[in-house]
Amino acid sequence: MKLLTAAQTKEADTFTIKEEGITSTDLMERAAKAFTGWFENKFQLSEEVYVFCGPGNNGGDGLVVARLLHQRKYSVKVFLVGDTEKVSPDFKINLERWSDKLSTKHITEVNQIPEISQSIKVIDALFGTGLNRPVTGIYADVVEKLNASSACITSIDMPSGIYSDSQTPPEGAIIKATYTISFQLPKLAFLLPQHEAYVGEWHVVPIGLSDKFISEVETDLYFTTHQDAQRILKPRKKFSHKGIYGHALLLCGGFGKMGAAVLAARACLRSGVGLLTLQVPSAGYSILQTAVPEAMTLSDKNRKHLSELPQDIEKYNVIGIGPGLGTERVTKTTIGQLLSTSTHNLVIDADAINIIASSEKLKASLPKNKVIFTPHPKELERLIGKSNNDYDRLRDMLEFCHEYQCYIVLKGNNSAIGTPEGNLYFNTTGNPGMATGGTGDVLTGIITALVAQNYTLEEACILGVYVHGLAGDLALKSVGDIAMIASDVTDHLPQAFMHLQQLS
Ligand SMILES: NC(=O)C1=CN([C@@H]2O[C@H](COP(=O)(O)OP(=O)(O)OC[C@H]3O[C@@H](n4cnc5c(N)ncnc54)[C@H](O)[C@@H]3O)[C@@H](O)[C@H]2O)[C@@H](O)CC1
Ligand SMILES: Nc1ncnc2c1ncn2[C@@H]1O[C@H](COP(=O)(O)OP(=O)(O)O)[C@@H](O)[C@H]1O
Ligand SMILES: [K+]
Repeated sequence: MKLLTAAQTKEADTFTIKEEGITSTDLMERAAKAFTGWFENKFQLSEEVYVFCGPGNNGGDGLVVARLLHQRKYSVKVFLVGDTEKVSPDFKINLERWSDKLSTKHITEVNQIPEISQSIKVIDALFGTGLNRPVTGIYADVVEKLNASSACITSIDMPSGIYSDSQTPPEGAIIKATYTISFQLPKLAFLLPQHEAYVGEWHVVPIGLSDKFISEVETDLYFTTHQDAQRILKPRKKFSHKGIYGHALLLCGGFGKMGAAVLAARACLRSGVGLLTLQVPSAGYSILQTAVPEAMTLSDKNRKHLSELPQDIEKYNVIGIGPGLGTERVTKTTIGQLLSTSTHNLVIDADAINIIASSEKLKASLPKNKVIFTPHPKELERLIGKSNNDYDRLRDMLEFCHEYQCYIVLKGNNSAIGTPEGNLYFNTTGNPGMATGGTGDVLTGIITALVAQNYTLEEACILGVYVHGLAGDLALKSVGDIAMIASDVTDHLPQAFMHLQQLS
């Protein structure tokens, strides 16, 4: 599914209005109804509601929401913040519709800001996607007072003060919302770790923006829905055999870290690979043979570290490399050999990323359109350097993808996938229970298995990250977030794939 910028959202509004022959106030009414539907489900009629409105259409939404909640018998107070002479036309219309119902209070000075007790349910309708400069002055005073209260704040469309698709300047005040209810589609800003404290728990409510516009508009930003993942997943053929589903090679594990190889191998097998071979340092040979009987195991001549490539390497159709490897010189040399000689698709994780990051020569020998990197933020920083903020980091990541014609899966909540063409796909599954050692190794195994099965590198990243998070979400239901370990994620892969196949 596409993510739209603020400008595209505006175009979508205009297109929808024209296509349906409605007015912009009709669309505002629809948006406010969608918000109110969510609000009514969440908060009881007995709640006291304060709505803070800014001068634009976000404030207009706030006025309509106030009217609808008042009609439903909530106790509602409306506060108009700032200069109400310069308001948007739809705001004006709705102010007239509201004013005969109940009086509104104006806030132009700090002493007019009301006391906000903990029990008040605040609706933040100060600014939405039209914010074009940092929030200062009386608006900032209101934002600060709301943030300092312990009231529950629900933001309409956006937490006021945050830019929807670029870095907010540091001098601007930003609402710290408990909930953010966005219209039609999530905003890029919601998916970035730096905004967690502002966006809170976000939900999207449909407002019937034109499907035609959304399907035709050009974008390089996407988020993965369940249907997107289902569309990618391929059925297994009746007369198929293991040779059809690929032969993967995993180069993982080191002395004291053979578990990483076990985790990657088990996840790879649980993700549909036809055949799996691992090569591990000789100290790990019997561990792998015992822990993962379904996989074939080769023993490296070195007892502790990866030091050589398998002799008949051509027979594999993908190589997953990195988890548990360590960064010994001998391993670095072996990775150098792999990069300069291999014609394989490569899934590169963990220490293999760290090794490549440390050498411009290795970076220069990366084969084009063959590599998926799966770094966590620290590994990404080693690979591409430090970035000032989440927006710059995504830009820098895409520049790297373009320069080296590779894919990068930046792991975290809403893992972000960058492609050589400059597209970004955000994941929508996963939970903080997965913030535990070894879950990344599981992801390496999954993506390696998908590449083995002839999914394109882009498909393998999108589906792999989605199903990994989905397995984590299913694990959450049985073990919770505190006790979750990486094996729980693998143990729920069967259910996750079946869920995508609509078999469970
Ligand atoms: N028909 C439509 O266009 C629809 C718009 N919708 C709502 O409209 C919002 C966007 O509305 P607008 O484009 O009017 O924008 P906003 O309501 O976000 O704010 C823009 C207004 O605030 C002023 N402004 C911007 N930054 C400021 C700052 N830092 N300090 C003081 N004033 C500032 C601008 O000059 C402008 O008057 C969406 O977020 C959504 O809530 C929804 O009603 C759906 C339909
Ligand atoms: N808070 C979170 N929400 C969702 N997913 C998470 C969260 N924390 C971690 N994960 C997922 O767990 C995995 C952790 O990978 P990584 O940091 O490489 O761990 P390790 O190296 O220990 O295996 C990633 O796929 C990441 O997306
Ligand atoms: K808002």
